[in-house]
Amino acid sequence: MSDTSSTKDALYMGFDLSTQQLKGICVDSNLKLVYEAKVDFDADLKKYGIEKGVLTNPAEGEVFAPPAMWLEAVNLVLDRLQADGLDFSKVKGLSGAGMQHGTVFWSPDAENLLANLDPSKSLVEQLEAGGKGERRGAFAHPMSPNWQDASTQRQCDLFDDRLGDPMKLAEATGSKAHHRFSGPQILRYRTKYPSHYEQTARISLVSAFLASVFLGKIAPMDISDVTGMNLWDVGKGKFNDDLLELAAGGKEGVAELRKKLGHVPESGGDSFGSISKYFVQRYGFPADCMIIPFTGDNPSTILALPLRPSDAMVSLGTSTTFLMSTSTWRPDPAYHFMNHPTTAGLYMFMLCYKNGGLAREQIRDQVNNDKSNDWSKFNHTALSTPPVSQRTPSDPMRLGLYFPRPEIVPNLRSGQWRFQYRPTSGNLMEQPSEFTPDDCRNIVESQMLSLRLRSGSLVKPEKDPQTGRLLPAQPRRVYLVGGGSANPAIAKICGEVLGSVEGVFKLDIGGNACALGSAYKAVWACERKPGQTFEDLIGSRWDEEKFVKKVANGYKEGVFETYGEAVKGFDRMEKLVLDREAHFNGEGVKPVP
Ligand SMILES: Nc1ncnc2c1ncn2[C@@H]1O[C@H](COP(=O)(O)OP(=O)(O)O)[C@@H](O)[C@H]1O
Ligand SMILES: O=C(CO)[C@@H](O)[C@H](O)COP(=O)(O)O
Repeated sequence: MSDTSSTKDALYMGFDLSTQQLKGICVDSNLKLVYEAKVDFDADLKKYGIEKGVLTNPAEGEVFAPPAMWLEAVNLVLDRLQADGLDFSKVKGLSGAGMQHGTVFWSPDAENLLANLDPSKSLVEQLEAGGKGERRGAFAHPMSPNWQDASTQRQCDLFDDRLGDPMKLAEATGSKAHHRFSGPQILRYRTKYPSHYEQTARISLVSAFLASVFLGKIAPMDISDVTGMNLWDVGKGKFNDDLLELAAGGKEGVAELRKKLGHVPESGGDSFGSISKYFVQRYGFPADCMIIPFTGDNPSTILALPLRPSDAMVSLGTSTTFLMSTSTWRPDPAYHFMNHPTTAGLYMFMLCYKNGGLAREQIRDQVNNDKSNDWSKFNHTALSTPPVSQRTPSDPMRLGLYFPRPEIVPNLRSGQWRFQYRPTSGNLMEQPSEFTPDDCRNIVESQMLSLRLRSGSLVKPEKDPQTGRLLPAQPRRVYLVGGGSANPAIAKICGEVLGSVEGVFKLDIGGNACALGSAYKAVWACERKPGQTFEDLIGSRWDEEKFVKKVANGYKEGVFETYGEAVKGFDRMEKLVLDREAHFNGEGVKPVP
C-alpha cells in the first residue's frame, strides 16, 4: 500500500480469461483505460480444435478446454500489448479473473517448472508435456472441465444428499449442487481418471491457474471464487469436511485433497508477492510488480464500478449472468450466493445461464439465413415485434425456452419449447417448436423474464426519480456488460422487462468490464490507505460522466406490468416442461434411475 502521490505514473493491469477469449487491459491510477488487447481462441488458436473456446464430448455431456491454449494466449496478449506500446516497466500491480468453476489439475512438476521458466521460450513450450514422454509437463490432466460441462448429475445428487438436501447444501456453500462446480467435478475426475488424480499435486480454479502463471508458483484460490465449488463453508470460512470426504472418496483421502486445494487467504486484497522473473526478463515488468489475488469473472465484473445494493448488473457474455451486491445472506437452491471479492460481510448474488450469447446467435443466424454474424436484422425484427408478440390486446402472449446447450436454471436438457399464454384465463398451450422471426424478440424476453422471475426477492419498491412516486419492486439501475452489451435492441428489451427506475446503463468499456474490475482491484490493493475499502477508493476516483452512459430507458408503466403477467406464464411454462422432462442427466441422456 502506498500514497497516491507517489504513484502518479503507475499503471495497473487486469486480465479476463473467459470462455472465448483472454483479454488484457491496463489502467492508470485514476482508473482511466490506457491499453487493451485480446486473444480470441477460435480466431487465434483454432489449432487446439476448439469451437467457441471449448471441446465437447456430447455422449457424456462433457465440455472442457486445454490449459495449454490459455498459456499460449498469455504470451500472445502480452505481445499484442507490447506492440501497442505498453511500457510494462510502469506496471505496479496486476490482477485478473478466470471463468468460474473451471478446474485445472497440476502435476508434481508444476511448482518447479513455474519457478524456472526460460524467458527466451514461450510458456506453452515449457509447461505443456512434450516430446515422446521427454517432458512430463505441469499438468496431471491435459484438460480443464469447463463451466458448461453437464456430465456430473450423479455426483451432484450425492452432493445434494450429503448435507441432507439442496437447501442445506446451499445454506452451507451458497449453492445447491451444480454440474460445473469443482466439488462434483473433482469427484468425477477421481473416479474416471484415478491415476491422474493420484498424480495431481494441486488443484486450481481457472483464476488461480492464471495467477500462478504470473506468480511463478501455485497461487492460492480466491475467497470469492472458492464459493463456486460446493466445497467451501461460507459461514465457517473453511472447507467443509463432509463434502471433502465425499469428493475424496472417504475420510482417509481428506488430508490429501485438502493439500491439493491449498490454503485460501481471507482477504482478496493482500498481495501474493511479486511477479515471476519470466515476465520481468521477457517483457520488462518491474521485479516488484505485485500479484493481487485473481478472482472469478463474475466477482471481478462487479468490481468494474461502485455498485450499490439496489443496482443490478447483467453480463451478456457466452453465459448470461445477473449480479447484485448485498449484505444479506439469503441462500436458496434457485440461485448462487458467493463471498464478495473485496469486502468481508458483503455477498454477491448470482444467476447464471449457459444459454446466453450462443443461444441468441443461433436465432440471429436463423433470421439472417446465413453466418454473417450481423445483428442488424435481429435487432430490427426484435424492435418491430410488440412485447410478447401481442399485436392486439386479445392476442395470446408468445413465450419460449431456447436452450442449444443443457441449461443450469432450470436444470433442463438442450431443446426449444414454445407456448401461447393467455393471462386472463391462465390458459397455457404448447405450440409447434419452429422458428419464426418473432423469436428475435421472444428469446431476449425469455432470458430477461427468467432473470425477473428469480431475482424478485432481491429488489424492492423504488421511488420515481422525477415524481417521487413509489414504483413497483425493481432495480434502481441495470448495468449491462459483456459482448452483448453493445446491442441497443437487447438493452431496450432488458429495460422493458426488468424495469429499473433510472434506466439501463453501459460501462464505457462494457465489453471489458471483467478485466476492468480486476485492474481496479489491483489499483485498490496497491494504493489503498490502511483500512480503506474498495468501494471507498474506487468511489472517490470514479468519473460517472466519462465511465458510464445510459443506453435505454427502464421502467415503462403498462409494459412493465404486462411483463409481470408474462412472468407468471413463464414460471408455469418452465414447471410444465420440467415436470415432463424430469431430471436431466447430460446431453441427450435420460434420467438416472
Ligand atoms: N452486437 C452484439 N449483439 C449481441 N451480442 C453480441 C454483440 N457483440 C458481441 N456479442 C456477443 O458477445 C459474446 C461474447 O461476449 P464476451 O463477454 O466477450 O464473452 P466471454 O467473456 O464469454 O468470452 C458473443 O458470444 C456474442 O454473442
Ligand atoms: O459459470 C459461470 C458463472 O457461474 C459463467 O458465468 C462462467 O463464469 C463463464 O463466463 P463467461 O465466459 O460467459 O464470461
